Amino acid sequence: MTIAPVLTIAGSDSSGGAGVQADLKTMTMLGCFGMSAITALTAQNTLGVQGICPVPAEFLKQQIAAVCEDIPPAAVKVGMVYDTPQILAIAEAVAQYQLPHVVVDPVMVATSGDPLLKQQAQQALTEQLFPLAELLTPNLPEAEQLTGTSITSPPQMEQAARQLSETYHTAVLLKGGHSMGSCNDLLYAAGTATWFSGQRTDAPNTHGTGCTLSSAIASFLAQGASLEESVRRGKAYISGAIAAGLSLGHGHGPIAHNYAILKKDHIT
Ligand SMILES: Nc1ncnc2c1ncn2[C@@H]1O[C@H](COP(=O)(O)OP(=O)(O)OP(=O)(O)O)[C@@H](O)[C@H]1O
Ligand SMILES: Cc1ncc(CO)c(N)n1
Repeated sequence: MTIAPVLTIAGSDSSGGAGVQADLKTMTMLGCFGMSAITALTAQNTLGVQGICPVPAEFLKQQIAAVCEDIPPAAVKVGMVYDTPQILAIAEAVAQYQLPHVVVDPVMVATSGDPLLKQQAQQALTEQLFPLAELLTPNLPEAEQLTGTSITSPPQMEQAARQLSETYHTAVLLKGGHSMGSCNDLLYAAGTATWFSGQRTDAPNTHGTGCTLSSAIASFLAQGASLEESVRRGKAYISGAIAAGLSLGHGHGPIAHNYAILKKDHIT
């Protein structure tokens, strides 16, 4: 039997809802074989980030090499990266191993508002990593920071996604989770804008939604789906996982990655 292997390069979330833990759960649920290269340990829960212990860039590179020299991934998701040396190490590895289907989630702050990327590293992220991506998945605050514009309407979302796509020569999925109304996401790829509509679930439990969506898209790309199809199916998965209504912790709780099997008595 074969299962598409997918690599996540991201930070660990001790509370299990975001980061590498969310990525591996998502890849498993969507029929892929998840592998990881960890950029940082975070002491984190649904209330916030209490500590960050970054991995030295050399050791990050060693993890990526160990994976790629043995089980070449069919797609890669990049999430939290901490500093410039890490970003350079990832960019080098993407080139050296010719990694396919690279989805970059430009994680800058956690749902709780805590910063996850060193401020001085933003330039390296945009200059070194963005151009290597097949898809970038910023949320609204990240897109505002990256474009230096305010984004409060669908036409402004289209304008910002186009600007990012043209600047970095990559497709962009601008996520609408931080908007006030519906959770509509915009894909701008090869000069074409496509909307993916989503009903807002009225609950604070959205910890790790961005990590989950980017991993879901990478998983479908690894299985051979087109970019548009991968985004459509990724959006369906994230919407279901949020709507399932898991309630854990005292802050922004996690989502139910395994919602599709929760009601089934499939192992007896
Ligand atoms: N309350 C909600 N109800 C339904 N869908 C949502 C909700 N919040 C976010 N989404 C969807 O979840 C996906 C992730 O978007 P979001 O804007 O939350 O990413 P993010 O801010 O990067 O996530 P993270 O919490 O991991 O930082 C998008 O498809 C978005 O539309
Ligand atoms: C480790 C990690 N990566 C990403 C996010 C963004 O949700 C988070 N909260 N923690």
